[in-house]
Amino acid sequence: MSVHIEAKPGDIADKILLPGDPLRAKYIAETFFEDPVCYNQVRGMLGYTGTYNGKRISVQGTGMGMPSATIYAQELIESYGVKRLIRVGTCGALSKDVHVRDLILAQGAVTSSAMVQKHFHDFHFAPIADFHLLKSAYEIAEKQGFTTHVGNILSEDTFYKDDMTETFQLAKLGIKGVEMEAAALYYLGAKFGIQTLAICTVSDHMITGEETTALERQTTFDEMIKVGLDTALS
Ligand SMILES: O=P(O)(O)O[C@H]1O[C@H](CO)[C@@H](O)[C@H]1O
Ligand SMILES: O=c1cc[nH]c(=O)[nH]1
Repeated sequence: MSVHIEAKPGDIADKILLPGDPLRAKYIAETFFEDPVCYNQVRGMLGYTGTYNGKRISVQGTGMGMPSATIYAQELIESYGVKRLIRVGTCGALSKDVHVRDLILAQGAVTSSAMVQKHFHDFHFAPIADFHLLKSAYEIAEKQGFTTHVGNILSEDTFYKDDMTETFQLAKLGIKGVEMEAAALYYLGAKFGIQTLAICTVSDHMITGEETTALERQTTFDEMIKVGLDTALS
């Protein structure tokens, strides 16, 4: 038992998927796992363990934003020995080449967040994905024929921004999408020497205004989930 997770030692697999939305965690467990068991209901942040293709795996909701996500990720690593954490999230597209429902594998995550930058006076840490997970995810997605982009994303602390000028400046540097957790997850990966990757489905488009509904974000992003599960167990 940790501060925010009521599971007993051994209840959580060493490979885990991390959606922000706890109801996406429930959907993943109930749709894809054999024999799912719910190990966490504290704060409604649902977590489940089951098997997928005969192998043990867990899924844990993390909430929105880096402060919430890192609480769950750090407790999973330190209290439950999780070694491989794969975010399965949503993001807004920042490029015309990226479309709603495409997948983005976040090779790196730019951020101005204090969750990463507060640790340094003189440096700007570059949060990056685990190369082996990134390579596996790309190969799995390509084999399935899923439309997949690989590159930098932006991890923001603010969902509703007053001024998008700098966000679109970053888009000109090839940033493909914006979300709110990957950079801090990658920082924890580096800090604890464990494997982290963020896979995002584009849920809305910041240039065209196209968007998906909350129910679609909760229950229909199966391509990302399949890539996440196969990568976790690769
Ligand atoms: O759909 P999830 O995984 O929550 O991810 C994205 O959606 C939330 C904002 O709506 C933020 O958490 C952002 O990163
Ligand atoms: O953080 C996020 C997630 C999805 N879409 C956005 O525009 N921002």
